[in-house]
Order: sequence, then C-alpha cells, then structure tokens
Amino acid sequence: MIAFEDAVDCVLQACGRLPAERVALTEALGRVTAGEIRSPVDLPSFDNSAMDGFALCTDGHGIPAGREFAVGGEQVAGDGVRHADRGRACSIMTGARLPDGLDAIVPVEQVDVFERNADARPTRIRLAAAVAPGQHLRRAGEDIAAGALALPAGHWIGANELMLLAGLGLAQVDAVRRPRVALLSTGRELVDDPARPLQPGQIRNSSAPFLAARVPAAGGEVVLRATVPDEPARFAAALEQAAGGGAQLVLSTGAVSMGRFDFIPEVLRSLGAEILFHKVAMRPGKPLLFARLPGGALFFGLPGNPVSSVVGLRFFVEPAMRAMLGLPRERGWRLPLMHDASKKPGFRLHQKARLQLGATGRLGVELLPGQESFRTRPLIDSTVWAALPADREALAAGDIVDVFPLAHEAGVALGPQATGAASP
Ligand SMILES: Nc1nc2c(c(=O)[nH]1)N[C@H]1C(S)=C(S)[C@@H](COP(=O)(O)OP(=O)(O)OC[C@H]3O[C@@H](n4cnc5c(N)ncnc54)[C@H](O)[C@@H]3O)O[C@H]1N2
Ligand code: MOO
Ligand SMILES: [Mg+2]
Repeated sequence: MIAFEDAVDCVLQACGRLPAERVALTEALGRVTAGEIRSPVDLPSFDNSAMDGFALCTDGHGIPAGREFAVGGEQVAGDGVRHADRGRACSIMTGARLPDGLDAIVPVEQVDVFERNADARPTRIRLAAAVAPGQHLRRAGEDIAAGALALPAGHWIGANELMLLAGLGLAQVDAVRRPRVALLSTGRELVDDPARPLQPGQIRNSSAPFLAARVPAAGGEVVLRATVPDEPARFAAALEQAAGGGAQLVLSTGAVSMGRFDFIPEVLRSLGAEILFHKVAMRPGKPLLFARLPGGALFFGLPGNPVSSVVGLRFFVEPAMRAMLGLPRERGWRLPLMHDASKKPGFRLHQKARLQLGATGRLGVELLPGQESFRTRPLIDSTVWAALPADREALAAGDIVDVFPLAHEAGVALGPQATGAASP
C-alpha cells in the first residue's frame, strides 16, 4: 500500500502537459490558456462618459458651482468623433465617446436646466456643484492597456475570462488540448438504461453519469463510454476500443478489490500494462489502481463504491488532468474543524463536509454524517472535502485540516507564494 502523497506524486510525474490548439472564443469556456494573452488594444478603446450628463471643458482647472453653459449638441453611445465647442456643454450619455476638446462630465443630477427647446431638450444649464478636470470619465486603456497581460499561461477560462477576451475583440485563443478520456464501467449488476426495469440483484449505474458530467467540467473530453460485465475478455476489448478512440486517460469503475470478480489487475498484467500502484493508504477509495497501458495511456481503476469513485476522481484524476492542462498543482485551504473527530490511524480520510460560520463568525469545517462509501445522498449537502491526515487518530475542535472544494475548477487559485496552503 502506498502513502497518499507518494501516490499523488507518482500520478503527477506520469502526466505531461498536452500541446496547444487554436480554438474559437465561443468554444473556449472551460479551456486553459496555452500561453499568456496580451491585450491587442486599449480597453476602453476611447475616452468615454461614465454618466448621463454634460461634457465640459475645464482646461485642466476646476469649474466652480453656479457657472452657466449653453448646450451645443448631443453625444450618444455609438456616435463617432465629434469636435466640440470648448465654451459650451455637450449633452452626453453613458458610454458615449468624449467629444474632442472636452475633459469632464457633470451628471444630470448636478445641473439645473433652466432653458429647453421645443423638444424639451436642455439648451442652457447651471452647475449645481463644482466640476473637477477628468471627473466621471473612463479613459482609454484604463481597464487594460494595449500590450498589458490579459490572461497568464495556464489560466482556466471561465465566464469572467470570456467577458474580458470578448471585450478585447479576440475571436480565437490558444488553449491546451483537452485530455481525451474513456469511461469504462464494470459490473454485471449494472443497468445503464433508466427505462429498463431492474431484475433482482441489479442496480442502476450511477457512477458513469457522475464521471461523464465531471470529466468535461474538469477540462477533459469523454471519447468513449462503455459498460462491461465482469468478464476479462470484454474488459480487454473495451481497453482496445479506448485506445482506438485515442484516449489518453482511461477510467474504470469497480473490480479492483479482493473479490473473485475483481479482475482488473490481472487483465492489466496480462496485457503488459505497468501497474504503478494499487491500494492507497486512504479512505474511502483504498483499492485505487494506477497503471500505464501498453499504448502509453494512463489508467485509473476507480474502486466501485460510488463515493470511492468520487474521491478517486477528485484527488487523483483531476490533479492528473490539471497537470495535462498545464494548470498549477492545486492548493486547498486550511481551516479549523468545528467539532472533535476520530479516525483510524494509518489512512488519510476524505470526509464529506461543509463550510460553516462558527459562533465568533469564523469560518470552519463541519464533517457530515453518512460517510460510508455507498452513501451518495450526503454529497448533496456537502460543499467541500475535508482531508484528515493519515497519522492522526483523534482530532479536536479547532484543529486545522486541509479542505478542498468539491470540484477543482471551483477552487480559489492561490499563488505559489501562498503559505500554509495544502496540496491534495
Ligand atoms: N475483503 C475485502 N472486500 C472489500 C475490500 C477489502 O479491502 N477487502 N475493499 C472494499 C472497498 S474499500 C471498496 S471501495 C470496494 C471496491 O470494490 P471494487 O472496486 O472491486 O468494485 P466492485 O466490487 O465491482 O463493486 C463494489 C460496489 O460498488 C458498486 N458499484 C460498482 N460500480 C458501480 C456503478 N457504476 N454505479 C453504482 N454502483 C457501482 C457495486 O455494485 C458494489 O456494491 O470493495 C470493498 N470490498
Ligand atoms: O475504500 Mo472503500 O472505498 O472504503 O469503500
Ligand atoms: Mg469488488
């Protein structure tokens, strides 16, 4: 049995970063930048008004309250270059390009309109407050200047990133290729089709939909889904199919423990795979198996109990995918336990947990009831995994433990300089 940390190191050493490909921005959500992206333009690209009001010329000095201006023209968002009369106010809308020659905005709330034309448009205004040079202006490049760093390399592209890249007018980005993943469920008891009634002893395949949901969300691409009964030849054929589909990661569920039908280690050996470890000093998910297949793909044998598969995915497959995507090694948070806990020494324990505010308003971790690895309902109430160290037996309220969000891409990326952060 291998220690948890050694097992993770072994996985990370086996994973190399995948090459880059150019993708359309519309396909970039959930991808990872292959290189840094610098802004090709100033954003905003022109000086514009932050308020609905009037643009004025202060000549670089303030204008005191009470000063009156004639209103000469109107500038609306979308209007182009306008050469203004510097002695007059120009009616202006939020986002409208600042007319040349003007250098401050006074909001409508800060003027008295004391003369209007037949269309009720202001023709003369009086300042109700002093105006400072540059006020209520959004300067070109103030959000990001041309040439400045928009996104670093190895950065997850989420909705915020799409907003920035779209604002910069980038139609394509260079992203790391997505790991290609095959999902193989093993077990003659499994039924995939929800319309098919269960025969006595059969169960629904609940892990496959979980994995098929998590892999794309975690940055991968599912290239094969297959369910095979407990027959080594059928499993070997599915491995071949995975290789044919170009899978770089193969995830199986079940058949890695001590039962008569737990055939995976034997099949892998017979095919000439290199088993890098089998059985990790952790719970749940102890029988996890990691191997390199003859064609070079990496194989994770996730233990069959559903929550054991969840833990295997979260603490081994997701770190592997992060490495393949060029994302930095994930760091968890270190937070105090809100209550005492006890565990078997020698095993790192991953507990379904949630974050809570204690009486003093301090954030802490509450371990949830129902930790057995067949129990999936408690996952619905949990928001994080708490990792209790292998060498501990009794933990007390206030003890600091490592905490990980349920999904790696939901985590807060702490810089490598962050201290006290935990690695999975
Ligand atoms: N004598 C021992 N028995 C077991 C040990 C052990 O150390 N000694 N380890 C236990 C642990 S821990 C786990 S975890 C499981 C791992 O079992 P396998 O990986 O061999 O998986 P199976 O035996 O095929 O199935 C276990 C369990 O999970 C259910 N299952 C499997 N696939 C799915 C699926 N896709 N969806 C829903 N449920 C699934 C399966 O029906 C079984 O109930 O072994 C323990 N035994
Ligand atoms: O490790 Mo098993 O995953 O305890 O059920
Ligand atoms: Mg078994």
